[in-house]
Amino acid sequence: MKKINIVFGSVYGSAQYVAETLDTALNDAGCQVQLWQPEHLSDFVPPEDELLLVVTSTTGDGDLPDNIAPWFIMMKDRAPYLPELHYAVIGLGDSSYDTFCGGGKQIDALLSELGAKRVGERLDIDACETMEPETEALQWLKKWLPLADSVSQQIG
Ligand SMILES: Cc1cc2nc3c(=O)[nH]c(=O)nc-3n(C[C@H](O)[C@H](O)[C@H](O)COP(=O)(O)O)c2cc1C
Repeated sequence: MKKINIVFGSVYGSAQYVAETLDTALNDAGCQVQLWQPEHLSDFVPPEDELLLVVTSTTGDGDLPDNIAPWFIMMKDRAPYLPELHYAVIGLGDSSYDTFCGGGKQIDALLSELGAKRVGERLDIDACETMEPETEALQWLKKWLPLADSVSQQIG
């Protein structure tokens, strides 16, 4: 399995907790994982021979949290085309907003514009439906890991 870089954006800590929970679960599964703190992301262009997992909540009106927004802008302005990059996105939001999980959707759209390939479906976690987003994320991870494993073998 290729190394997995986890990037998160969070206002109140839920998305951060989901990212930390996935980091632990992936480590326990024997994967090589790096959980990036938002303050270390300024020059981070995800390597194409590694996997990228982004976990982000949504704030304002469909906006990205302040701690991940600079990375999004850097990627939009400066990242090269990344056709070999494989990624996944978990969005946290609240379906009472019209802009449900807008932050995760923005990341997904940007990575797709950069030519990167999503592995599996995006997970949109609704705070109206669950108080334990990490439980949904762990269920999603069970389905995602075999997909990520098979992609890892293809990217050599
Ligand atoms: C001020 C504010 C604005 C929000 N705006 C949105 C939004 O536009 N779309 C959405 O899906 N959720 C929105 N949410 C819900 C949060 O994304 C959700 O509660 C999430 O679980 C928070 O995760 P965090 O603790 O990692 O920030 C908003 C929450 C707050 C407090």
